[in-house]
Amino acid sequence: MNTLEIKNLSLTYQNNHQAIKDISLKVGNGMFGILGPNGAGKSSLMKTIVGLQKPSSGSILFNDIDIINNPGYIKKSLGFLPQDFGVYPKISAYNLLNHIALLKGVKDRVERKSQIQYLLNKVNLWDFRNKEVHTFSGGMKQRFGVAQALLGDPKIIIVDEPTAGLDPAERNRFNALLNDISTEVIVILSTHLVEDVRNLCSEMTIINKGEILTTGNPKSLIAELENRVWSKTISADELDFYQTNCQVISQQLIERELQITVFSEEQPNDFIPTKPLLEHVYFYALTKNK
Ligand SMILES: Nc1ncnc2c1ncn2[C@@H]1O[C@H](COP(=O)(O)OP(=O)(O)OP(=O)(O)O)[C@@H](O)[C@H]1O
Repeated sequence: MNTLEIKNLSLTYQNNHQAIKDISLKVGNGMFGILGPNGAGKSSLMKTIVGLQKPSSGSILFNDIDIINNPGYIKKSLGFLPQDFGVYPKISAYNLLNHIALLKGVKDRVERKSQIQYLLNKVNLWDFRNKEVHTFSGGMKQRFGVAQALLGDPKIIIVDEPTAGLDPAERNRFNALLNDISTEVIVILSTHLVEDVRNLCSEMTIINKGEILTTGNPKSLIAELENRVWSKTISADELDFYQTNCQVISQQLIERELQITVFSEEQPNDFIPTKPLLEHVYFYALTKNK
């Protein structure tokens, strides 16, 4: 079992913006979701874990080793799938993986060849091994990203907004692949897509403005809202009234009608009980933190 323990982590950028505020988390093998809106501090947290930037205070232990003072320790065990790779060099997928494997310290030629072959098959890109990555579709590029992240047999894999820009079929395939690899390693998934966390993660945290709002197992977090969310179809001009007088946690157009969902300990007049969803947990946490 691998463990990642983040203790009282804070990060203030040079312009005095505090992007991470006293975050503490304990993560084991499996898929851990970090959910938060744009600007919440997810990328700042990821970059600090992978050692691209140093925190202002706090500690991070990976398998009980302090990785802020020993960044080399996690780098050897790390696979990182960033939001965007930028520009790909004009070489084939196979040769690019070979190059990355060398950078990751897979020195033995036979070992490198066998890992690349295995991973290209695993991500369904073996038939495209001689094509240049910049010619790939969005989904193929993401799967290539997974293959490069898995080179060198990492114990912790960090993926930042991995399904952005994928069509639904590609997103499903990609999620199935993440699920498949997460049994024996830590996978940290940063996203603003509630559905991906619901479908994939056994543990999760919600962050906003650099702070943790809530942490737990998605099912238990949903269960905490049982009998506390209610919904009603309203007209658009009633929205202000409800926003002033109720704790509105979501509003949605359903078949062109506006439906609001509110949080309340008691059933409000004319509202119907609603089965809580992770989306409600997310928006409820965010409204409490406004
Ligand atoms: N290098 C930096 N210097 C100053 N401020 C920064 C820097 N990087 C990020 N920030 C600020 O820190 C806050 C958190 O940004 P971060 O990129 O970590 O959020 P995020 O949750 O990953 O958002 P997104 O989903 O949009 O990438 C934002 O207000 C951002 O403007």
